Amino acid sequence: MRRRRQWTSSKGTFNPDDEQRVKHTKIGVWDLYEEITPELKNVPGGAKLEQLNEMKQSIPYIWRMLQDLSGLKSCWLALALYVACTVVLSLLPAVALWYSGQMLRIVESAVETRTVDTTVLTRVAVGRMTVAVVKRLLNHVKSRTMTLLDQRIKAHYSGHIFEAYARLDLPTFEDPIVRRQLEAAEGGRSSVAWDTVQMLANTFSHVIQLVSQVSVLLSVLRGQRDGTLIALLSFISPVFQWMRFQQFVSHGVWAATCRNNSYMRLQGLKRMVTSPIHRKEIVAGNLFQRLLNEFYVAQEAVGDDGGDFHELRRKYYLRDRLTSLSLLSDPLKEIPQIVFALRAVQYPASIPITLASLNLIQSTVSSFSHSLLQFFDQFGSVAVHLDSIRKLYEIKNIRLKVQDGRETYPENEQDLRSGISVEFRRVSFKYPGSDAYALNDVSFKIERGQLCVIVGVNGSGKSTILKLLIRLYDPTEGKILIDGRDIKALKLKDLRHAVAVLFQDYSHFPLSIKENIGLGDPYAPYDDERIERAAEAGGAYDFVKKLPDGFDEYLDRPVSDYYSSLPEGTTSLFGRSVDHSRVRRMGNMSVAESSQLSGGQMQRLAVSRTFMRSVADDSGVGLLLFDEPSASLDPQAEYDLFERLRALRGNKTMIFSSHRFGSLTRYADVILYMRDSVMDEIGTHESLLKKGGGYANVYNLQARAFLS
Ligand SMILES: Nc1ncnc2c1ncn2[C@@H]1O[C@H](COP(=O)(O)OP(=O)(O)OP(=O)(O)O)[C@@H](O)[C@H]1O
Repeated sequence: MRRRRQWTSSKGTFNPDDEQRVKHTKIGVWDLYEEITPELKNVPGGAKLEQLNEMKQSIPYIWRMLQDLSGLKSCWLALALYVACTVVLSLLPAVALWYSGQMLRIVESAVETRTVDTTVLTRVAVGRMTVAVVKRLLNHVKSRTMTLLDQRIKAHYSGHIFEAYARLDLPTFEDPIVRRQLEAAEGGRSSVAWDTVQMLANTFSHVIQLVSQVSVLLSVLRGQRDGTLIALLSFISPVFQWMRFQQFVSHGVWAATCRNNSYMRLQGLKRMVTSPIHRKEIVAGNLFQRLLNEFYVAQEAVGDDGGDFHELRRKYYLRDRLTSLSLLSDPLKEIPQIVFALRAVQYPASIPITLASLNLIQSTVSSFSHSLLQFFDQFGSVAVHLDSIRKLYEIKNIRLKVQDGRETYPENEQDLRSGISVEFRRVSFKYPGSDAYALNDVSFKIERGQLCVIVGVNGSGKSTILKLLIRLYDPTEGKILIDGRDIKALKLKDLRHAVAVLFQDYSHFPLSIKENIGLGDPYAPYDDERIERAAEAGGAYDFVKKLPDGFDEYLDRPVSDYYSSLPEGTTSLFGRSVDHSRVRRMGNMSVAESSQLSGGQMQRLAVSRTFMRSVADDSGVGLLLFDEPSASLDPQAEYDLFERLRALRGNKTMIFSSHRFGSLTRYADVILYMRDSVMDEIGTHESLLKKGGGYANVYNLQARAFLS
């Protein structure tokens, strides 16, 4: 049965199957579902009103942005300079126009009187030249301040976006709506805030340009027959053009999904060949030709419908429609000149004076129309930018799904030395977006200082128990108690400080090995000596020392090197072979971009990170959680690890999740045997063997396989 999808946003939940409230549009391979507001349908221009209302709501964010920017180092000065240059530059076209008018008047009177007033001519010529020089100088200052502002603003907001990402808990981070919101606030390559500052300055400059040009236009048309009529006619064309190409602004609640199989395969195939993680299988499996064929078949099937959703949606709304309005808009540009000519025929007496001014009127009107069109365009993008700035600020207020507790834990640090007690009371849990129980009515208790091993087949819920214990997620039903207190009441920071965890699907940070281990204790500055002790305890010390950069080695370099685009092995113009090894040697650059460590070595590093706090004397850790810590280790390494763990453990509570029976379960105070999301059996190794149930069965199976 197909799962029903529905979307939740701050404006509520809406379901694409509810046809009353949702409009469905097919845009290429995408299905767009837009929530309809029935009330708006009855209000003429309702959609525009809603857009204006959204703009109004965004204005406080713009004010906040300007306040933030003026607080940045030297930013207010650069900002003031930038605005001043923009304002003066916007006045220059009007000044230039005025000089053009003066120049024409001189020519006009020269034609009439056959004499030229050289003083006036020189003054006007120098004036025009000065305007050109001033324009160049102002543009120079503006571009320098722009570079500075761009850098500072980008740096400021990259910190803002970093914080917004870093603070998210797991279910909030996994929410696709939150992810898209964050991506939109990042704004791709450009910075949303800097773009908005430029847009505001440009809008301001356009207003000044328009006002100044209107004054020049009025002064030119004063005394001119039909001047006002011609001026009004010149407005028509830009207004029509603006109506045709209004900036498209998305508003309201909507969601889009792709159900086109060919497009999904096409994207999957592209990702397969570009990502380094699949290369081994592609080469070893001889997949090249097969993938290529599949790619062309999928591409053929997708045809012209494929593409990025935002791009396709923009094109869909802005597509050029041949309407009567569009047919009219271009000829409308010619109207002022035609009217002028017709009126000249009607009043021939006015021709000698006005012919000289015609050129001026034409250039003034055309420059004015251009400014007007730009202003309208700018105004459309104001809505887009206001919307983006609101998103940019709201990302820091995204509501976290795992709510923080209020109680300090523990009341006495000394208590942790004897471990933490853990109790699950009828706990059930479903992962967000899943209908199936990952844990179903699970109850157990682990006393302080006990060693507990959770065993069970794949997918039985072992890792889920550990995730709930560190509050990556909260139970759907039931209660978890830590030292007898509700886990939700404890401050998250305190809880996570008291628990050290190693996940089964651990990851390595794209930082140096030193930081990868050191971040196991975020409350202590990097302590080289402790990092080395943690590496020894995790069994990583020896191989790390042998790496070219030792503990400073990057596992996965986050910044790539760049190379010229000349193809390696070819020859350049003068016959010199293209070989990057010379420049690479000089730059001491490595060929590989990531360290090639084995799976077991990677696991040892992850274990070392978990030990970072445990090796400290005042660790503040009372509970250690290990999810399959030895899955990639050889038998000797596994044995060594468990020995070290026993030595480090002291009296702390320790919980392991494991598929392997025997090596650990023998020492366990409690064994939880999980099957199909429920806890099937609980007891010690001996008691469970005596019981002869599921645990005993699997243990005997493994023992038999080992002996035979
Ligand atoms: N992020 C997730 N979203 C949805 N379902 C999940 C997620 N993680 C796990 N599950 C499901 O929850 C159930 C329990 O998974 P869990 O990882 O706890 O099993 P496990 O016993 O640790 O398995 P394994 O031995 O393979 O590690 C499984 O059915 C799994 O498909």
